[in-house]
Amino acid sequence: MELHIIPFSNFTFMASFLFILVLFKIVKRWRCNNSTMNLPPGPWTLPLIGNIHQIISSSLPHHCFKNLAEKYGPLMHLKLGEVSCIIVSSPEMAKEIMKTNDLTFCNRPNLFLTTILTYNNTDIVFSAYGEYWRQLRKICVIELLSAKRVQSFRSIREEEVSNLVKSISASEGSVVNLTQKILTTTYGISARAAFGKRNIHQEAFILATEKALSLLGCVSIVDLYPSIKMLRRMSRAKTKFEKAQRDLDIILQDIIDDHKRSRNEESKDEDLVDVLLNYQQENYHSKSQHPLTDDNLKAVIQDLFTGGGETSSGVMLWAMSEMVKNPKVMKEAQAEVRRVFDGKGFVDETELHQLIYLESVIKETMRLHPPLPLLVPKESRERCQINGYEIPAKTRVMVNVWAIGRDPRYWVEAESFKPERFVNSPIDFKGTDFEYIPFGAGRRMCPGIAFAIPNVELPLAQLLYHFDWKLPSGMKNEELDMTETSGITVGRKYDLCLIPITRRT
Ligand code: HEM
Repeated sequence: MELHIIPFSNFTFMASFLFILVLFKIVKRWRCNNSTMNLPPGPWTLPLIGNIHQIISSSLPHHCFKNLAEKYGPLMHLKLGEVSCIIVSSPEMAKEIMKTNDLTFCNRPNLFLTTILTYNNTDIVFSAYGEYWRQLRKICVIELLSAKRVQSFRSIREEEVSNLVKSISASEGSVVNLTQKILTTTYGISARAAFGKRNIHQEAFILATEKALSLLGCVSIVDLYPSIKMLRRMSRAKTKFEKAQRDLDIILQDIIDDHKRSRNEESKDEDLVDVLLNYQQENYHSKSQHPLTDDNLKAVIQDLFTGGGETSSGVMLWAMSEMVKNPKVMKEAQAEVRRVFDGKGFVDETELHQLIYLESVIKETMRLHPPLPLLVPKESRERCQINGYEIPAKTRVMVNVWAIGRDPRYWVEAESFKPERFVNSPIDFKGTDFEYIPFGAGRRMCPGIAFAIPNVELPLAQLLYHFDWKLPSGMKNEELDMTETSGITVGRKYDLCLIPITRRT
């Protein structure tokens, strides 16, 4: 085959021409978007890049947004490339967005890299607001994550957590990597609830998911200049994402095919894939407007799996870290768990509701370390006014729940870990107290709370009941590193390694 090489002078001419064309397009669009609107206040912008330079130099977006909001206010406008963004940093403004104007802000932006990972945004988290999303959300709330369904997974949780305790006991007195152990447990629970019995896919799927999630931390330049379609073709991240997606897809299709083959086996317990397949069939026979394809099911399974694993393990690890740093809290939580379960001699789910102090430890952990510090980005569906300012259609909205949770105007000793503040307090994470919204609020609020809480509570209760905990090699409690990772979910940067001492009664 003959290879055509463009002569250098022609190539330079074409490249320069393209560059000028792109520049012209960006300037035109940028000028249009910044015309005479009364936008919320924000830092000064540079031509073409807007505020990108101000956030690129800072380590973590939620930290940077908090610092900027202290200067520009709780409803702040940023221009990131071509895209208008609003950063919300107070309970009052969060309520405006997620309650008063919820219908305007309940869309998700169409992001380049998530589109690849979520079968063209046909999952629940990233699908556009509309009939298709409503259908998925209904299945989720009524079928997949209902209190009854969550209760049906009780034996899975108890078995997986008991395996965690056994494996920690086996390393008694030596350093244990709690991060690895807790991740295995929470992903184990999610995988068994989603796919049924432990199977050959589980380990491979966990690895492929972790790889895909770590990639999701990147912001693609393509999403900052959506009008320049050429950037999509040139993206290097695209190749990595497509590879990660292909690996996940092979496993997910295998799981679905396995389930289709064994559907008529009588002894089989129903898992979440079975529920989805039943729905797919009923939906097909009723000639629904939105029949669910296998790809749609795979997108939903991915949501349930990642929703259940990464967030819950993050909360558990931050809770253990905070308790190690605050030994008085650890002592009080241990005393409560031991008082409630000593009569029985083991921890199970029946008495978890009596652990009032532990519940407050979990709430306090999510105040200081919400697993999604900026929630999931939203997008306005039409032009609207908030607090006297104009918000253009298709503005990206990020709610800085991390900053709201640490704001001394709403929390006494805001930076200290004090679970007592939640004991006997009416403040809850159900989406009505806007100073505390780790699960979001409004139409797009997390539907997985009932699934998440026992996933966190049971393992923590067991870790506190069976073990005392020490830091390795004479480290002092206050020296424990609390640095965060960057990404859509924010966990501990360094693995939590502790020494367990088995409690002997
Ligand atoms: C501690 C654990 C969890 C936390 C902190 C958490 C937090 C969140 C947050 C902040 C959102 C976005 C809300 C918004 O945009 O306003 C969300 C959405 C979502 N979560 Fe969770 N989540 C957790 C566990 C789970 C679990 C266990 C599942 C399912 C098994 C789940 C499934 C979902 C789904 C499907 C959505 C998308 C909802 C939509 O866009 O309509 N989450 N979650």
